[in-house]
Amino acid sequence: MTRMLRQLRPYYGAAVFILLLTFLQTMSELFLPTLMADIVDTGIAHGNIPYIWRIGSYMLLFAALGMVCSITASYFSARVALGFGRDLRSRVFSHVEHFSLQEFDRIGTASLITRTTNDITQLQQVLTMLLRMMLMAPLMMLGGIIMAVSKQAQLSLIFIVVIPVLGLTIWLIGRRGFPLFKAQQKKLDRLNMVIRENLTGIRVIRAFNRDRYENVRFDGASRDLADTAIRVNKLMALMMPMMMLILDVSIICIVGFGSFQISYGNMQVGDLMAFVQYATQILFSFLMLSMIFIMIPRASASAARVNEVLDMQPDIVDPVATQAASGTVSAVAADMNTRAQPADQANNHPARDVVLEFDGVEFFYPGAEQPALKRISFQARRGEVTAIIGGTGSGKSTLVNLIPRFYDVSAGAIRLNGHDVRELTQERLREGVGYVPQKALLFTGTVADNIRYGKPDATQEQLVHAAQIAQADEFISRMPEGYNSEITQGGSNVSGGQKQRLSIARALVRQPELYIFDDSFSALDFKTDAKLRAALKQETVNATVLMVAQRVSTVRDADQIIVLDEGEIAGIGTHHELMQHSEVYREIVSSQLSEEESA
Ligand SMILES: Nc1ncnc2c1ncn2[C@@H]1O[C@H](COP(=O)(O)OP(=O)(O)OP(=O)(O)O)[C@@H](O)[C@H]1O
Repeated sequence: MTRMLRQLRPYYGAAVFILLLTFLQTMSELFLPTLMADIVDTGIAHGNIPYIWRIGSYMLLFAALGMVCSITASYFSARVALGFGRDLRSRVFSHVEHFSLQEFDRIGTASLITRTTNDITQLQQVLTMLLRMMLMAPLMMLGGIIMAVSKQAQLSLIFIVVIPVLGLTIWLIGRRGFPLFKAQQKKLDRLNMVIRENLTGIRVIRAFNRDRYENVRFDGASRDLADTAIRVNKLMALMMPMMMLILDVSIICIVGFGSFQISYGNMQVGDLMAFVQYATQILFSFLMLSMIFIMIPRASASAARVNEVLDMQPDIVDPVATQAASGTVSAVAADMNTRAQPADQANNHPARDVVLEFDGVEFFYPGAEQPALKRISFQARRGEVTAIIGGTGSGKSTLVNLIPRFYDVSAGAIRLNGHDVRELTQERLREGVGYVPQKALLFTGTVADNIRYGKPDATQEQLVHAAQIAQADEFISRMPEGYNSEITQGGSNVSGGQKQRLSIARALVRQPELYIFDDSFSALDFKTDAKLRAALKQETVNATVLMVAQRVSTVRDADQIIVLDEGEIAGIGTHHELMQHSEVYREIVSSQLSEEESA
């Protein structure tokens, strides 16, 4: 919580101003009962009408001052709290943007959303309260006690009994409430997760007739949250009547003992009235203080959740020193040439640039006992297509995800133009890569916006060119507004194959030097797949292409094919080489092609 308050630095000036206004408001409120006592004891008791008018107008003046201060302070505290919330939210968001996929796996997307929205809103609300009450409560309490003692010291002894009773009640309520606040936030996380899964998986839910099951699941999560929230609110609702009861009993005692004091001539009626008001102010300020002590643990629970996100250091970071290879794929290409020569010769390949090199790569997912990849070594050259084929779960996507550093290797190294990818800054590394994910993902916006995502300054010609190669231009032109047609959330108004082609166009428009297609042709029919690969060949003569595929027809023309089996390379070579030497490849081929085709 203290760390959170440090975020308030830009608002220190406004906070001091709020505290000043609160001070003035408190002072004017503390002064009012004394003025009222004067009116009663001096003005009314002696029938001094001008005195009543004079003191009455002072009262009006102080009341007006208090009100203006209160309104202004509320306005500024709302501004400060909202500004604080906005700053914190953008800090969390930009921090999360640097997370690698491992951190997302660890916290979970639903929880990240609750922490960025609801938890920060909680902190915002508490801050508004704190700014208003932090000074007012102790000041009002102290001032109220001083004024009450000055009116009648003996009668003030009543507070020695009342305040501990009040304190104990609030402590008991707070002690029960705190674990509930924490649980409430967790249950909100869960509800968010269920909603997310339901909304994104609506088609599967419908297809499998699981609506009722999902309704029950949602209802369970919602009820669970509601039950906890009701328990929290019941506790909080108990607080007010308890406070009022204690306050009323105290007033009865004050009036009772006070009337004795009046009858003995130790006190005047006006003073007793003022005393009652001071007692109310003292007890209410105590209530305010206790609210602060209850709200702070609640906010602390939220602050801890937000801090957990902010403290989480991404596993994948940029190199610290400027030793970081400064170039993109192309900029470091010259350097690579000399390094690559021996390897080229060793492999008897024509001396083409080795752009990408896997060198004894091993990779474990966090917490996994078995490596998802082991002993992976190969080279991919400029102007060549390297295809990766293998059964499901053989590690194809894992392999390509290591190149843009979505995850870092556990052992070995991946080199891009001779530089270990961990030596490049992530931005530079990814600048030179055109990545097409396995699951095509589009954003809300127009078709053009989506393609331009790959290169924000792309011209219309470049967009159309990319779309033509991706075999997307034809269907885009048939859309009512062509390139300006809107794509709905998640790309639900285009087909799976169209989505894939648009995400291919998005990668093509960047004209990167290394293309990664992660099973990106799977939703295309054979004809479109073939047309796309033919067009791609022309486009990528100077680029390096890494293509994950399930279909042999997609990979058979590749310059080299890597066969993956249970995370290991089971064969590497051209289609013909593999047909002769790789049993695993032959099995894949025979399961897909007729003998004639496979020859
Ligand atoms: N985020 C993850 N956390 C833990 N294990 C994972 C994760 N992603 C994949 N795996 C595991 O790693 C192995 C390789 O998965 P990967 O997705 O790379 O396979 P693939 O060859 O691309 O499969 P497919 O063709 O079905 O897409 C699998 O056993 C999978 O269970």
